[in-house]
Amino acid sequence: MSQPSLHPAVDNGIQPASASFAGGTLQCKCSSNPVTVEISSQTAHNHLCGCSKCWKPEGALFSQVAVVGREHVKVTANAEKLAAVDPTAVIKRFACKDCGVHMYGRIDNENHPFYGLDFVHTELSPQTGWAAPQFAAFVSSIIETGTDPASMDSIRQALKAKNLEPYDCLSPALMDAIATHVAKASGVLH
Ligand SMILES: N[C@@H](CCC(=O)N[C@@H](CSCO)C(=O)NCC(=O)O)C(=O)O
Ligand SMILES: [Zn+2]
Ligand SMILES: [Zn+2]
Repeated sequence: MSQPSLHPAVDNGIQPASASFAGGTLQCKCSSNPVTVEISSQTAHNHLCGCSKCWKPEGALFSQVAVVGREHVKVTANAEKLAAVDPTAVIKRFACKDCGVHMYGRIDNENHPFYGLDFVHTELSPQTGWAAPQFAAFVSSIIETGTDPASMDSIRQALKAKNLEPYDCLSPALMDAIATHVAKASGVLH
């Protein structure tokens, strides 16, 4: 049996970032009146995510999601088609009501370690040069949406073969950043 799609942006080779790249336009999948979102910066921490909340293209096991400063995210067309998927989620994901694509995710809690960063799926942009995915997060979570646990070894192998280290939460660098934020907030660390 052929290997299932990890994500279209990695299945046939990962495209490297362009050094001078400074953003582009995300577009939902509606053939008429698409929602567009302008991103006026390169993104950071691009990764595959296996969690059940991030938007995944049809047939893909993982989402591809990156962060960018919220000041660099602007809805430029058909904003009225956007609605929060789950208004109570930590990352409030705004999706097109017609095609279901998530256009950006935003954190309202000012005390959250990632406050100020929006979550975006750069494969929704026709431009090339975006930051490449660097690792795979929440890999075990794909079981929650129906992946056979017996497939996990081969899926982790496939990720490693793409140089995408699999983690079952975020990468060590991001987990350290979260813990540092928590320690500073509680006064344990200065
Ligand atoms: N097993 C759960 C995990 C969901 C989860 O915690 N997702 C992370 C990562 S999303 C981008 O990397 C998260 O931060 N979620 C906060 C939120 O979604 O609001 C599952 O699969 O659902
Ligand atoms: Zn749409
Ligand atoms: Zn996720």
